[in-house]
Amino acid sequence: MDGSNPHNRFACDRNLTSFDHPPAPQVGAGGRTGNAWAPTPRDVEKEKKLFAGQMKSGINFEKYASIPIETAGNNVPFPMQSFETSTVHPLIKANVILAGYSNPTPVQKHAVPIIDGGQDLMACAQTGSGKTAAFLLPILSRNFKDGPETEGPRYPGVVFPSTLILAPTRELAMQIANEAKKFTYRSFARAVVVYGGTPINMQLGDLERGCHLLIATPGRLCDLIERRRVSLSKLKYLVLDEADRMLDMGFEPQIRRIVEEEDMPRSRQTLLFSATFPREIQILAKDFLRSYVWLAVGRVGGAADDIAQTILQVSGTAKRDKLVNLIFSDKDLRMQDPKNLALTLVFVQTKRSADTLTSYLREKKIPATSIHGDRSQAEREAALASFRAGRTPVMIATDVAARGLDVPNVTHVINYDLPGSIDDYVHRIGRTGRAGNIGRATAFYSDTNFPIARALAETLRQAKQPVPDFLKNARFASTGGSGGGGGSFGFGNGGPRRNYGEPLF
Ligand SMILES: Nc1ncnc2c1ncn2[C@@H]1O[C@H](COP(=O)(O)OP(=O)(O)OP(=O)(O)O)[C@@H](O)[C@H]1O
Repeated sequence: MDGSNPHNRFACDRNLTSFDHPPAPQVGAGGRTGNAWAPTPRDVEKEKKLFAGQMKSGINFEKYASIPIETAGNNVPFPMQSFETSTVHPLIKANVILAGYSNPTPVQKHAVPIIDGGQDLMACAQTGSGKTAAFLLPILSRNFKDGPETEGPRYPGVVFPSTLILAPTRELAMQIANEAKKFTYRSFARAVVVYGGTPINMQLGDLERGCHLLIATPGRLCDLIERRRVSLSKLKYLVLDEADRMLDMGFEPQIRRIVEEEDMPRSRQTLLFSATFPREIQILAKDFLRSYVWLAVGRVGGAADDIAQTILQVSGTAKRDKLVNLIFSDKDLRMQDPKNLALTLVFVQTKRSADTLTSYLREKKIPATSIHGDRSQAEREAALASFRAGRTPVMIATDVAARGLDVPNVTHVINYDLPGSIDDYVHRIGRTGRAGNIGRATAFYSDTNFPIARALAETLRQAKQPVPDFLKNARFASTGGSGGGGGSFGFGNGGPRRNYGEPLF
C-alpha cells in the first residue's frame, strides 16, 4: 500500500474502544469453549504499514442503506446493525476500527450473521461494496472463537489450512491477502497467498512458516497439492471469489478437482461470491453448496449509482486524440487541488494495444504504465504499485485489472475499447466509485460495439445516466452483448433478474 497519499489515516491515531486487553477464552460457534489464546500487544509501526493507504469511505456511503436486498433460503438470520453490537469476535471489532470501518455495508450486514451462523452462502453485490470483508470478517471471527488447532495431523513440509479462498487473478489474490493481514493482526492466524507466474520456492518458504488462511489462484494451488505441500483435509471454510470470472477464464476443471477430487471435507462451509448468476454458476452452486442462503444486494443492472457514466461516439484513429484530451482535462482538474491524487484507468481489448497505447501516451509526455497478461508478474506488480502511488497516474489495462481490484483514488475509468459483454463493462467501471466515493466513467462507442448497445443503454437507464441518441437508436436492433443478456442472472445483465432464472436450491 502506498504511504504517500495525504489522505492516509494512520491506525495509531485511532482510539480502540474494545479489546486492548487480552480476552478470556472465547466461546466458539456451537457453544463449545475454544482453545484459549490471547492477542499480541499492539504494534504502532506495524499498524502504520498494515492500515496505511486504506480507501476512505465517500459521501455516498450512507446511501448504501437504501439499497434493495433480496434473500432466499431457510432460517435466514436478521442482519447485524453495527460491528460493535454484532456477535463477531472482539479482535475483529478492534481491527475493523483500525481499518476505519465505522458502519458495515449492506452485504456485510447480511452476510456476516449468515456465515457466522454456519450456513453456506451464494452472494451477489455491486462492485466496491465491501464483499471481501463480508466473507473475511465472519470466517476469521469463527477461527478466533475456535482458537488455534492443538491436535490433528502434523507432517513436515505440509500445511493444513482451515480456510481456502480461491480468486481468478494474481492481483486479486494478493489484494485479498492484504485485507486478510489487516484482520488477522494480533492473532495467531496466518494468511498466505500463492499464485502463478512467480517462482514457487518463496511461496513454499512462506507456507512453511504456517498457514491458516490460504488465498490462491486455482492453477498454483493444484501444483502445490500435487507436490503434497498443501492438504485440504482440515478445511472448514471454502470461498470462491469472483466465481463467474473463474469459470470464464476456464478454471472449472481445476476448481472441480480441488473441491471434488482432493481430501476436502464435505462438512466444510462453502461461500460463493459472484457478480452474476448464470447457469454454470447455478450448477456449481448446486454441486458445491448445501442448502445455501441466496443473497443479492443492490439494484439489478449492476453499475453503482455513484459512477457518472458518459458514452462518446468516437472511432478509429480519433480515439487516441480524444483519450489524450480527456487525460489532460483530468490533469487540469487535479491541478485545481494538487492534494487530491486522481488516477485514470484505461481499458483496452488486447495486450498489443495496451503496449502501443502506453507508448503513444508516453510520447505525449503522459506518465503511463500498463498491465496485461503478457507482462511478467514482476512487471505487473511494479505497474500496479506505481499506479497506486500516483507515479504513473494513468494505467492502460486489459481485463486482468477489471475484477475486484481496489485502488484508492481511481477517479476516472475510460473504456477506450468497449468490452464484448455488459458484465465486463460493469466490472471495469466498478474500479471507480467504490465504498460510497464518487467516480466517473467514459466509454468510446463505435458501430463495432453495436452488439452491446441494448444492454449498455439499459445499464445507463437503470443507473439514471443519460442515454445518448446514437445508443437509443442502435439498441433496438442489438441483442444485449454476449454474456450480458442471454441467461446471465444477476448484476450487470441490464435486465430484471427474475426474467433470467431462479437459484437452484
Ligand atoms: N464497512 C466499511 N466501511 C468503510 N469502507 C469499507 C467497508 N467495507 C469495505 N470497505 C472498503 O471498500 C472498498 C471496497 O471493498 P471491496 O474491495 O471488498 O469491494 P467488492 O465488493 O469486493 O468490490 P468488487 O466487486 O469490485 O470486487 C475497500 O477499500 C474496502 O476497504
